[in-house]
Amino acid sequence: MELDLLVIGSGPGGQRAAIQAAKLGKRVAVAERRNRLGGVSIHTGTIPSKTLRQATLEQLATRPLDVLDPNRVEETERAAMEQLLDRANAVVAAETAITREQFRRNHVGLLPGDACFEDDHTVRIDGSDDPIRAARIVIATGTRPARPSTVEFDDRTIIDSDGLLKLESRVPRTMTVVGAGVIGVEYASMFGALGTKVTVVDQRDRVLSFLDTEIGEAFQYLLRRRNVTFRLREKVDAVEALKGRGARLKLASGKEIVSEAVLYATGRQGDTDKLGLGATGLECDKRGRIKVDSAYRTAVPHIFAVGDVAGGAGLAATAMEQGRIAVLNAFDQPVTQLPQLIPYGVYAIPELAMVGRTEEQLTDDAVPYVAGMARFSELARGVISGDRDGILKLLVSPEDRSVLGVHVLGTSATDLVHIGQAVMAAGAGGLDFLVTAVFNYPTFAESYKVAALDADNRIKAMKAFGE
Ligand SMILES: Cc1cc2nc3c(=O)[nH]c(=O)nc-3n(C[C@H](O)[C@H](O)[C@H](O)COP(=O)(O)OP(=O)(O)OC[C@H]3O[C@@H](n4cnc5c(N)ncnc54)[C@H](O)[C@@H]3O)c2cc1C
Ligand SMILES: NC(=O)c1ccc[n+]([C@@H]2O[C@H](COP(=O)([O-])OP(=O)(O)OC[C@H]3O[C@@H](n4cnc5c(N)ncnc54)[C@H](O)[C@@H]3O)[C@@H](O)[C@H]2O)c1
Repeated sequence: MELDLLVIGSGPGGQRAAIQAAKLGKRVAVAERRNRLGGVSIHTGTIPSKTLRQATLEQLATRPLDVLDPNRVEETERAAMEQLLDRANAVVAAETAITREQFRRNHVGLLPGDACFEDDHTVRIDGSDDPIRAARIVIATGTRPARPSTVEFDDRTIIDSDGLLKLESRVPRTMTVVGAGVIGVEYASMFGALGTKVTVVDQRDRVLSFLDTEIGEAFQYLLRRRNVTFRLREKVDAVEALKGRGARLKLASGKEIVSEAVLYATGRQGDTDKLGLGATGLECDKRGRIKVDSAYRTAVPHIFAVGDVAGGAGLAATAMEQGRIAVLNAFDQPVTQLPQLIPYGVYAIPELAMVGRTEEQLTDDAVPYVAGMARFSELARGVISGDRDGILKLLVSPEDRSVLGVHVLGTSATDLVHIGQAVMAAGAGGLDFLVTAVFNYPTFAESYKVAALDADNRIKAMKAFGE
């Protein structure tokens, strides 16, 4: 088979790459492992984890009172876990079907099976005798959980984020999460909310160190209130499954933690080891990542790499845009670069989101700023919805009144952040837009107006003081 473009991997990066090529009228196909159409994102990552979160929130809202009956706890917890996973499976199936249909109507061919390079233009698909020759190739093979060689994963007691989706037993009563990155924290907060006593272990001294410190501290406090304990600056020495149920974690500090389940979330490894990269002359680093330039071109000019396998933000949203940009570059089309302003969302309970710089980064960069705060406890929408813990913080330049950073903790944070992103993109005077705009009432979006007025008042007070 001869193609203009072969894409390897059908996650967000591969999907957008293939569809962009189809829109340019190119002959394009996507190679994907069997039963994995849609990638990590649909099968084990973004989509199932966000569905589990949504199902958890709904379970909490409707939890029957008999969960308090000690004789029925086990039964209720088993049913709860089943419901969570059933919901995730249903959404995974629906999203897979949507992806298949998008490929079909855009005439993107599907090549089921593992792809392996034979040379820099030829790829063999496992189970097929027909080698695929392509003028250009996009590698979008993503990542898999990094599994320390000393840990024996069993998909039952000692699991990673893939194994979590196969749990058949009930909601565990105790869980240790190793790794306080985004995956660890999202799942820790979810199980904590369900009533599991969760211990989070991380070698770093901060949880999600990219967060603004004030927001990060408020977040950690809220998690502690919901059954989560943090053991930071702690390294795991060993983990062993116990006879019967549970596992024991030994920390370098000498402490031991025993729990029913251990979730490892200590980062991810580029999925490149079986790709036969050697046949192309390309290499990957020790984390399996492929080096690319700003056009997502590898050292072999007609081979591109996008998404998690090319390193970078590790987000579905950036993978999609990289896929589109890479293909525009591959076919010499006009193209812009990935924007500087990327929003981050953490779908924990409670939700977190940010765009732009933190107070600490602005201080390090010697950029003067003023902070304006809105507390959801004083917003009508917060009181109506029962979210009195939420915060929206704006960091504003007192000089040109541009918004430099937006940090949100609480309901709808991952949606709300985009208002800030748009205002930041507008540049100087963004604060004035927020001060003078009229927002729907009652909404969480009104928090922008409240925080902007707060920042404006502080700037005025500062100036009045100096007069
Ligand atoms: C638990 C979890 C939660 C997440 N939550 C979020 C979130 O809320 N928001 C967000 O933006 N991001 C989230 N992410 C990250 C997001 O899923 C990834 O950034 C995104 O999936 C990367 O897309 P990708 O295109 O690089 O490829 P992937 O989605 O990783 O897919 C790559 C595909 O390539 C296939 N493949 C690999 N090798 C071969 C081969 N040799 N032949 C054929 N096919 C091959 C794989 O089977 C896989 O299907 C989460 C990740 C995890 C693990
Ligand atoms: N909402 C989202 O956008 C979202 C959600 C989930 C995942 N993701 C992406 O998925 C990727 C992987 O996430 P992750 O959380 O697995 O990785 P990560 O690299 O972000 O975090 C891993 C954490 O594990 C800790 N760690 C590593 N080894 C340890 C050890 N032996 N003992 C104790 N602590 C240890 C590290 O210090 C780090 O804090 C990231 O790129 C992330 O952006 C995004």
